Amino acid sequence: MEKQPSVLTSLLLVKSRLFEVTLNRTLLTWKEVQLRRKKVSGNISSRLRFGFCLANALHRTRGITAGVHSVPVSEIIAVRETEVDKETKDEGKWQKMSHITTETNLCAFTVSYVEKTGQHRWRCSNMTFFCSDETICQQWVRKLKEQLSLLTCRPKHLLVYINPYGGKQQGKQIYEHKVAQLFTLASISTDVIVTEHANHARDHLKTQADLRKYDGIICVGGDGMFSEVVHGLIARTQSDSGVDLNDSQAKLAQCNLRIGIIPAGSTDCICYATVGVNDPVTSALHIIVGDTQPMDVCSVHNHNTFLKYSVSLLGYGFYGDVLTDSERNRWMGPARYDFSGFKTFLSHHYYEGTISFLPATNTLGSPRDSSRCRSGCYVCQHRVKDISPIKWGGGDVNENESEGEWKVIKGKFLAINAASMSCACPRSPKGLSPAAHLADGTTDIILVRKCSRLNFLRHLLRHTSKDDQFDLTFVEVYRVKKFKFTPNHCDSEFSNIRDVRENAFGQICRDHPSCDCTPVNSNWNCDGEILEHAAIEVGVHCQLIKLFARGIEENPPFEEDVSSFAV
Ligand SMILES: CCCCCCCCCCCCC/C=C/[C@@H](O)[C@H](COP(=O)(O)O)NC(=O)CCCCC
Ligand SMILES: Nc1ncnc2c1ncn2[C@@H]1O[C@H](COP(=O)(O)OP(=O)(O)O)[C@@H](O)[C@H]1O
Ligand SMILES: [Ca+2]
Repeated sequence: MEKQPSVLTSLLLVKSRLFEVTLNRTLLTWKEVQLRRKKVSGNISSRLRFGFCLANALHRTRGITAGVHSVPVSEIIAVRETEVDKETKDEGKWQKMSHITTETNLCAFTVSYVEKTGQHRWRCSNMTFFCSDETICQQWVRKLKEQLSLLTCRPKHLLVYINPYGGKQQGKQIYEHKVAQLFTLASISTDVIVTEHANHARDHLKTQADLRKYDGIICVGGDGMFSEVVHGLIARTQSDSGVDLNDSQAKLAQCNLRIGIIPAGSTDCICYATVGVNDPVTSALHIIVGDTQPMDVCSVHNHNTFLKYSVSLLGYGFYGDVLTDSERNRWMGPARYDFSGFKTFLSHHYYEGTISFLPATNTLGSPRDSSRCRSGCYVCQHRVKDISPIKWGGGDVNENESEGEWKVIKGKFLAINAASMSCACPRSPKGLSPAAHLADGTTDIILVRKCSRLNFLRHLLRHTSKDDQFDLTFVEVYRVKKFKFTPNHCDSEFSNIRDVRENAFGQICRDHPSCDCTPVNSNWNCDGEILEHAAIEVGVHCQLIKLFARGIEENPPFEEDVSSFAV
């Protein structure tokens, strides 16, 4: 077989202009060639002939180059030969092309590639290159396809779960109209399951799906749908590795299949915090190019019973109450959170309990850093290599040689939040803990102690501005590896919430069913799911799962002045 050169260069036409097009191992570049000699006019045929006659002369710099475009090979989606007739019919100015084509054997190929349109949004663009003859055209298509086939990180076969009821109930339409054709263009085959009930995706993954067939799992929906897929995949991986989920000290086996999120939910915080935007086309393109972003997962146990995993927010008090209330108003769609957020703010409930935690000592970052977790994050790459088996402190300060010292805080709290990532979302573009990291093996505990409504409002409002939400006397933040929460009133006293009534704000009053007084315990909001216990033990499992994402690139639009740890 004829050996192809490692760098391919040709003079090709794009629209009616002449370009020097080069493909090396990493880049496809096209530079417009502006000839100093007389203006090249006439129809396309004569321009091309003229261009090719000048090919040698160009190498002797008789031409100058302007308008350089380049695309990394890793961001090329597809390449295909293009029918010149069809292409040119679309271009009004080249109406007579079919005649010329027969004369000159003009043919063309089209490259589809990622175009970054700002604010982290990606689009699929097409560029058609016209060649003077078929051999050159075929050589280009062959070479480009060969380069793409070397990109082994790209998925070829995907399992897709669509939640038709997430967010504004547009999951199916979003997938069919915005994503499916991109997967087809990139030669990705799919098995699509539209879920029929809650936990359909989780249970299918856990027990039925033949995971050997797939290079990744895609969920179309919100954070709750992502959580289902995470639970299914982790459970399956642990059962394949013989790990007991109820053992809170067990080291979990890493999940190798990547998960992609096509955002179609209400908060879309995981997509937003890993890609920088909740846009279905952008996410589809990250999946196609085969990006990888590792992510921490918190395991949540009640004594030695497994409850849930969390990748974004574990929130007790304010965020727990918002979620509990919002579940009754699902019909409102994403607006339910604004409505319940307002009600919960007015109710101003505080909760008593004890939080014990193991501070993260061996990590490079801190929750008060001005730097952010970005693509290629230095902190995540230099994480503590391995999480030691989880050993729970006995309640009071527990000294453990290998782990360090547990810290214990008892008090009255409006909110106790554990953010394993920034939790940036459209409601709060910097998130609950702006300096949290996606894959550093830690979670940030944010304690908001009992304070006035006005002060709490100041704290909440700072999530939407550049002001520091932690710089308030009643707010504390700690970066931890493990934590444990014990409410002042034990769970079992209040475990059957069906026995209780609601007050005027729809809040559950558990100890005095007919009054408006403060409920003694809140619920944990675990990535949008309500936990059935208030007493929990949490451990962070560093980089347990992987996403089709690359972290947020460059400075985000809301914090242009912030320096980054990215290298
Ligand atoms: C007065 C202005 C107040 C602004 C405060 C804004 C702070 C918002 C931070 C939101 C963090 C969200 C973390 C993610 C939580 C999701 O897992 C969860 C479920 O999402 P989904 O499956 O898409 O429904 N979403 C929530 O719990 C919503 C919290 C909204 C609180 C207002
Ligand atoms: N077919 C279905 N019918 C009802 N609920 C479903 C279905 N598929 C998934 N779910 C559940 O819907 C919940 C919310 O889904 P999600 O996609 O996160 O939307 P949202 O962001 O609006 O909450 C998830 O907890 C998931 O378990
Ligand atoms: Ca983390």
